[in-house]
Amino acid sequence: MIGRLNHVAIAVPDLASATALYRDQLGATVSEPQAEPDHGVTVVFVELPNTKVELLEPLGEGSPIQAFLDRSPSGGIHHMCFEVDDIMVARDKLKAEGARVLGSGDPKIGAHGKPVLFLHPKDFNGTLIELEEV
Ligand SMILES: CC[C@@H](C(=O)O)C(=O)SCCNC(=O)CCNC(=O)[C@H](O)C(C)(C)COP(=O)(O)OP(=O)(O)OC[C@H]1O[C@@H](n2cnc3c(N)ncnc32)[C@H](O)[C@@H]1OP(=O)(O)O
Ligand SMILES: [Co+2]
Repeated sequence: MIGRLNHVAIAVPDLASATALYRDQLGATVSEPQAEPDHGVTVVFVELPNTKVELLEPLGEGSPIQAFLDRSPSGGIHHMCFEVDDIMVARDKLKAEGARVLGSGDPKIGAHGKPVLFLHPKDFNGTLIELEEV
């Protein structure tokens, strides 16, 4: 069911300095910051030949990444995003098998303008999983 690794996300306390690390020290191509108020984050994408790294900074009150950063103030790997062909088919299969789909259970539009949803980390070996329809 899952296809390509779309991105690995890293929660960071300071998006500007994290972006500078990837751009200036690691020599990567980075995007401009993109505010995603519906998701409570601002994102920068680091473009790699085979996938992307998504740098995440909290945006607004009640950001879903705030508790994670409170536990790990210097940041850390937050989620992996896998591509799927049909997110509703994927969601319904996972729910039928007992996986917890986070939020309302309905996909939201993600940073690439495509539907995304999240699966509880406790159901996937302690790893938060994002699915993105491509
Ligand atoms: C920009 C849009 C989009 C894209 O297009 O790419 C994005 O990527 S948006 C990214 C941000 N959005 C989300 O993460 C949405 C889904 N996440 C959530 O709903 C919450 O973050 C969460 C997964 C429910 C956790 O919320 P939190 O407030 O941290 O809950 P708890 O404190 O109760 O934690 C419960 C339990 O789970 C462990 N945990 C929490 N986050 C993670 C994580 N990222 N990876 C692994 N484990 C995680 C946490 O440690 C707790 O464990 P215990 O202490 O053992 O109970
Ligand atoms: Co993501």
